[in-house]
Amino acid sequence: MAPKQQSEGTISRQIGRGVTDSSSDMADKAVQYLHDIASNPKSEEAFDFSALMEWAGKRMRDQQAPALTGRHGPSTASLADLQPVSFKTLLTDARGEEKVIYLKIRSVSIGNGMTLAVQDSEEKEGSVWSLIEYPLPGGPASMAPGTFIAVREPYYGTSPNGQLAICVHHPTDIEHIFKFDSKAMEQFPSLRAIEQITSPLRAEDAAFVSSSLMEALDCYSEGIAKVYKQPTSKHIELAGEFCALLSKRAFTYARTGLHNEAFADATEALIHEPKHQQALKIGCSSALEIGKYDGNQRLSEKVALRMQHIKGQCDLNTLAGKTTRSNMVHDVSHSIGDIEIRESKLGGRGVFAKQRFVRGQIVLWEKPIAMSFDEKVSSFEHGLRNFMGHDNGDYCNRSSMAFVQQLAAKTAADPSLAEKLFDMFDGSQPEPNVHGGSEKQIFDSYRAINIVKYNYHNVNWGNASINQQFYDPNTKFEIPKEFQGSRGSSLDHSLARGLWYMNSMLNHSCLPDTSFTNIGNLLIVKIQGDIEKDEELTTEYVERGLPYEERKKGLTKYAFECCCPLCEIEVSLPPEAKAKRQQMYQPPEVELPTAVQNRSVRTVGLESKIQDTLKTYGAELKAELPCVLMMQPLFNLAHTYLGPIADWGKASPGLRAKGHDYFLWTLMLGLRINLLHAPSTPYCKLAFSKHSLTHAIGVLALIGLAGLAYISPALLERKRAVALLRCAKILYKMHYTEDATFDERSQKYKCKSLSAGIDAVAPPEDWDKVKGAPQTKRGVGMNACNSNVSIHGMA
Ligand SMILES: C[S@@+](CC[C@H](N)C(=O)[O-])C[C@H]1O[C@@H](n2cnc3c(N)ncnc32)[C@H](O)[C@@H]1O
Repeated sequence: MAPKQQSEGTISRQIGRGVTDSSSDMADKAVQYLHDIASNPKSEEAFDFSALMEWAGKRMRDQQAPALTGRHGPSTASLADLQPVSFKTLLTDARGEEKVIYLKIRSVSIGNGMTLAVQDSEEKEGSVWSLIEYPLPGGPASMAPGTFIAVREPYYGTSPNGQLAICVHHPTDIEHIFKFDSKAMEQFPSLRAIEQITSPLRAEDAAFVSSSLMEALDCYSEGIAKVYKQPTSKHIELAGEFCALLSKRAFTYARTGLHNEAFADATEALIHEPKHQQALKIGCSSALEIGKYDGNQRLSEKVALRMQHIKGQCDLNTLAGKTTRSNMVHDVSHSIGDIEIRESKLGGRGVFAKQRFVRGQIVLWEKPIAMSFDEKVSSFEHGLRNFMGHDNGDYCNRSSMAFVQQLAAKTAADPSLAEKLFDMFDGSQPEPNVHGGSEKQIFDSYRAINIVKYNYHNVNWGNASINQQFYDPNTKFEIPKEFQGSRGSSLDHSLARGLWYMNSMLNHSCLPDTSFTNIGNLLIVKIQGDIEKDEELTTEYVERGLPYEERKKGLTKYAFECCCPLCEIEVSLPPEAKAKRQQMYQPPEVELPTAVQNRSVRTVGLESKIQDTLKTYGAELKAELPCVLMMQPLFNLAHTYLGPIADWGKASPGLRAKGHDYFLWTLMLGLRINLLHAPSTPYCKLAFSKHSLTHAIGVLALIGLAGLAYISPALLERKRAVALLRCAKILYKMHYTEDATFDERSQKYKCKSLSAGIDAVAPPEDWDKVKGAPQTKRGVGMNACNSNVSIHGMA
């Protein structure tokens, strides 16, 4: 059995024993009252209920409430180890440690969590409030009237509406009771009766599983007939069982292609239990099959309502109309590169490279554990605030609650997700996985809230619009329509967030060596600077490019102080260097240094063109170091004009002029950056450090110059191309400490092949040959420009 989790905070447990304020008459009266109503419901009339509530409210405010006021962990005990209690006993022992209460559900209401009207084994009425709407797989439908549940180690306290109820904070504290639970049968003899009626049904489930569909149909029909034969007084008790049988038979019919029969069974089940999820699903699918969907208004409305409840607004008719085989989505599986989780010097665990990686390589391609979009879906804010004891941090808001709600539902359905979820950092580092190795995965809502706080990742919609082909069919509804293809959408993207397991292991650095993007619900992590084997991969928890103070502020919620090289240098910078750094953080409103401008032949309109380029490449560029990233868009623009031309020498003057412009701008930006980072400042050293982009610029600039020279009609200029390329190589070697040819390197890095690129085209002897011969057959063309992309992986 898993180690029992320690309860946090003060737990003043008992309504009876816990009343420490003996001077309070009301407390004694209240205890008496609670005992009285437990044994005699009529005594309610004789009691001043409002005075009790007032007293209870005051006690709660004074933090001395007789109910639980602190946090408590989820129960880790198995049902077999717990002692059954009734409401009556529970009233004198509010926590019910090592106890279990067996209950029968009378009705369910959703909103502000889920409230169940219940009856205990002594037929005493009471209620259960659950923070999470979906404590059991199958959602509220699995909580249908007539269902038996057990609440492990129940905590009897004040629910958010102020009433006394069993408060279930952790969804795994509620358990479904099946008819073969002997202890439950002792509590509820009627369970034994159900067991007797439905005993042959286990055979039919086995038959269904083994695909003996006809046999399964017979068994289900036999069970249904038995229920019909029961006296009406038993019907409520059997309702849950009956609906299950009907929907199982409906499913079996659907599997055998008998959609009319499936539809009839599903509809009957829905009459008894309008929210029965399985019946809704089968009813809807069989209705679609037999073309009854539009005709059956009632069913379609129900399905639409249910879908809305689960997923938010959606138009089923349109959806159904649009569905064809050709637009079915394809599943995309995870892909995790050669990386591993290990202890990190930065803090706790981190992700490490098991091999050498280079810029641009994708190391992680991961599906989320859950995503959350909508601020409005949850009516749980109140419940959460109550749950958190009004101590709501910035993460205690509607979307966090919706997130936790989702996590509870998803992990209930898939225990392997629960394992991953609770392996994530929950703020109590270096605490190991508390529930690791437990037979049953426990859902600790308090931990889940913290896990969301420390690990959620905003979705970066900017880079990739959602392509229907790419997202996971199991989670496709997680992406609402508004977010699909959302570039330029007016919606607040920060509402979209997700939890990705492997990604959550990445520690922060202000000089991160990875970057991320999203395609659909996939999170894609790319290498941003060359990484050696055993080096740690880092990401940014706060927007990069922010000044030191702002980064520091942003990191406070993660409860650590960053000591990355950038932070270390920045705290000790002299004022002039700080000013320069400040200048770097400015958005790139291009104001070229005069020296550069004077040398420029064509600077007219440069600013506006660069601004246009910025717009084209999105706001994300602005968050980067200014200008550095402008290199790539400009090179891309140059490619647009020059790329398709096999032989630059033959290019039209107009095209050459365009290419010329873009190369020139690229060079000027490179120069501007060099001017900006005067080599004497410590920051400059940093900028030229391994993970900086700046060092690439020199190489790019030289290649650009070579390209310019090569397309020049002047022979003298063309001759310079070889020398410039050699310089580019030398610079390249200096920065990458490698002597590989561009071609080898590009192949090693799995970049675009450069076989027709620089080395192939421009070994010195070849260049000698082309001297004075602009119409060479082996045009450098696009490859020469493109090489800058491949060589440095600046994808
Ligand atoms: C998303 S988790 C990262 C994985 C975590 N290290 C683990 O063991 O699960 C975030 C937490 O890791 C720690 N952390 C991340 N980056 C750090 C850094 N640069 N320095 C110190 N601690 C860091 C902080 O405790 C932070 O709240």
